Formats: sequence, C-alpha cells, structure tokens
Amino acid sequence: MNVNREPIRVALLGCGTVGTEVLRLLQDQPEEFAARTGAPMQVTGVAVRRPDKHPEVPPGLLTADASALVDGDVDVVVELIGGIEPARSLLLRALRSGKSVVTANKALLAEHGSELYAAADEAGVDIYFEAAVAGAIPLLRPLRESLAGDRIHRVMGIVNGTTNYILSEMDATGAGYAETLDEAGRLGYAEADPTADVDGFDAASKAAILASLAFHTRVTASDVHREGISGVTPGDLAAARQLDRTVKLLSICERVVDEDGGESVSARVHPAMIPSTHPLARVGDAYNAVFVEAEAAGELMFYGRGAGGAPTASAVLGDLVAVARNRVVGGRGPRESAHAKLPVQPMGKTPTRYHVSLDVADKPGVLSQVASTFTDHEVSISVVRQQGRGADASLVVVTHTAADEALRSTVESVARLPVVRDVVSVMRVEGEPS
Ligand SMILES: NC(=O)c1ccc[n+]([C@@H]2O[C@H](COP(=O)([O-])OP(=O)(O)OC[C@H]3O[C@@H](n4cnc5c(N)ncnc54)[C@H](O)[C@@H]3O)[C@@H](O)[C@H]2O)c1
Ligand SMILES: N[C@@H](CCO)C(=O)O
Ligand code: NA
Repeated sequence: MNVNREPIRVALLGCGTVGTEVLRLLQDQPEEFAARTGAPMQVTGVAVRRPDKHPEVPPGLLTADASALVDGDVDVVVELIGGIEPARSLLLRALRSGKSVVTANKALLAEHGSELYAAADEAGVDIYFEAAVAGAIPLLRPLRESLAGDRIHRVMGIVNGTTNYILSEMDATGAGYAETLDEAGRLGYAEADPTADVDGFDAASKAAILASLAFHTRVTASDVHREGISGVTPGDLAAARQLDRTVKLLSICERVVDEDGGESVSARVHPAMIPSTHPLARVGDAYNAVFVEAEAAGELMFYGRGAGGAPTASAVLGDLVAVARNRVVGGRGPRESAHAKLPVQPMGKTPTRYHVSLDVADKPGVLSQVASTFTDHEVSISVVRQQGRGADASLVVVTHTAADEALRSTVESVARLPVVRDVVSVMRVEGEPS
C-alpha cells in the first residue's frame, strides 16, 4: 500500500488511564500504523485539564483548550475525557465539521448516541466506540457487522470490571467492600466517580448500547432497570455458596415475545445468583464476559479484559485504524440501525426467578405458611430447603419464573408473616433452566 500520502491528523482529548496508553502505543510503532492505515498517523495535540501534570507527553502537543484542538486541522478526534459535558459538545463540533470520532465514552453514547449518529450521518463521517463496552473485547463490531444478518435473542454478561473485581474478592477472600473498591480505583478499573460502577450506572449505559445494537432499537440508559452491588451482603454471598451458586452483577438484554407474538426489549442490570458451574461464574478479577444468543449463530461467548488502560487502548486503536483507513480509501463504517423501534418492557412485567433465604421460627407449619404465601401470589416454587433448628432455623425458596412485580410483592407478604424473623437474602436467579 502507498503510504506516501498526507498524514491522518489525530487530536487526542484526555490523557488519563486510557489516553496515556493510546498515546504510548501510537508512538511505539508509527511505521506499523502507517502500513495498516495506508497513511502515516500524526498526533496534532493532546488536550488535558492540567498540562503541567503530564511530563510523559511532548510539551508541544499539550493544551488545556480542547475546543481549539477540535477546531484545528485534524481528521480524527479521539475522545477519552469521559462524562457528558464537555465531551458531547466537543464531539458534535468535531462531527459537524467533518471530523471522524473515536470514543470510549459509554455514558455519553447511552444518553446522546442518536444525536451523535445523526451528526456523523449529516457530515458523512464515522463514529466508532468499541472501547465503550467490555474494553478490549471485540463485541460491538461483531454486533454491528458480523451478526448484522442474524436475529439476536439475548445478550447477557458481566460488563463492569470494577464490580466483578469487588464481588470476586469479597467472595474469595472475605475482603471488605471499601478496601476492594479502593484497590479497583488504584488499578485503573474504576470510573472517575466510582459510584458509576458500584451503583450500576456504568453497566446500565453499556446495556443500553448493547440492546440498541442487538435489537436495532434506540435504548437509552434511563430505559435500563438498574440495581448495583452496594446492597449485596456477605449473607447473600454465603446463601449463594450454600446452594453451589455465586453472585455476579449481570447486564441482560433480551428480546421478549408475548403470547400474541408482540415483541419488546428488556434491558436490565442487577446482581444475580448463577450456578458455580456456569461459565460466567468463573469470570474473576476485572475480566468481562458476554454471551450472545442468535437465531442462526446459536450461542457465542466473548471473554477478555473489560477495563484498564492498555486493554481499553487496544480497542481505541483498532477503531482509530478503521476510521483512518476509511478516510484513506474512502467509505464509511456502520451507521445507526434503529429501524425496529421495539418498545422497552418495564421491569415489573419482566419474567425473572427469585432466590429467597429466610430466618424463620422453629415451629410446626412454618414451611406450609411460607409455601402457601407463594401460591396465593400464583408464584410457583422450584426448590424449598429447610435448614437448622431453633435459633438457627432457616428456609431457602427458589421460585420458577414469574413477573418480577409478582415476585417482589410475594417477598413483601412473606416478610410480614409472624413466623418469619428476617429476610436474609433476596436475589434473582439466572443461568439455569426455569
Ligand atoms: N479506565 C478504564 O478502564 C476504561 C475502560 C473503558 C472505557 N473507559 C472510558 O474512557 C474514558 C476515559 O477514562 P479514563 O479512565 O482514562 O479517565 P481519566 O479520568 O483517567 O482521564 C480523563 C482525562 O481527561 C482529561 N480531561 C478532563 N476534563 C477535560 C477537559 N474539560 N478538557 C480536556 N481534558 C480533560 C483529564 O485531564 C484526563 O487526562 C471514559 O469515558 C471512561 O468511561 C475507561
Ligand atoms: N469502570 C469501568 C471501566 C471499563 O468500562 C469498569 O470497571 O468496567
Ligand atoms: Na469492546
């Protein structure tokens, strides 16, 4: 390929955990990138909040004025600042002035993806964002391109590295919540505001992006039912272990078909118990893993590093090469595909299963009182197990599938029974036949 053409000029916005690695890898092997792209790649500037804090960046490149950098002579803007503003305004300006965009910003895409797609379309340029979901793992390109001819039924997985790290450490070593969260921040996994991780906002943004791509429907973060891990207790982890299960924070995007054939999308993030034998149960540390179930392809699994500077930079650079190559040879990457316009199903109507662990009085008839409360709510029981006697008496109930709101109100009624001393753990169950 002829690489004697004009360089592709790249503006880098943000040089933190991910940006630093992108810059390092770009500068490591310029000839390789030139050969893969068909033109040399030239970084024209690096915008950061505090230029005096970046001795690793050649000083001539540094600026605190991201707007001026975007407005300058550049072909591609790589956004690694994070958050909604000023990232949104900067990227709209870039796209509207004919610059292609690469971003890792899932929060922005999950809220304003359509606006960004529209701006890219009008200007005839690209927007790529592989790093936004599951870090290094090639997942969005397979959904946008490789599986574009198939019909996807379900996308389910672990897409937040920080919470997976915390849950894995708490389960394996009994480590405390706060100390593992601090360590996840130190390792570069956590968001600038780690409540985005632990309260499920990050995973919900990713679920919105995955559901949009899988079901050709606009799904935003506010459409996603969200529960984080701050409510997961050592009691939940112990209850899971007793049944040979483990607790993971799952993002689940499903195509739901009702009795009349009507279709809707369920997108949700919540902790769930899965069997210890399930492949997702073995995903530890900050690793991510995602299952895709498609009509013709069947089951696919994607696994790898979902967070951290270098893994995320790998995905950013893959996008950068693709975008630069499109500019060299002409042509564009995939655009928004939202033609299906499926409604989003409310969580209350979504079919789920519950595991309920109860601290109960050691009296005759407890089991039948609890069981009949489930029956009264038309919730069918799959497993019931009574353990211990006296002060240690406990009862575990695992239900069959029912509407989430029915399960929730059943647990409320059970909690009010005089024979129930405490509801020790309530957790949804996934990854096993219902
Ligand atoms: N860290 C990860 O593991 C990871 C993985 C996947 C995606 N992401 C996403 O990548 C993006 C960057 O994450 P990070 O962990 O590198 O963040 P970071 O906080 O380490 O870095 C942010 C950078 O942006 C700069 N910045 C902030 N405001 C700015 C402004 N107004 N103008 C110019 N520069 C500004 C900061 O100076 C810093 O260099 C986020 O969208 C994040 O969600 C991160
Ligand atoms: N904070 C995110 C970074 C990757 O998107 C995580 O822990 O998964
Ligand atoms: Na990815």
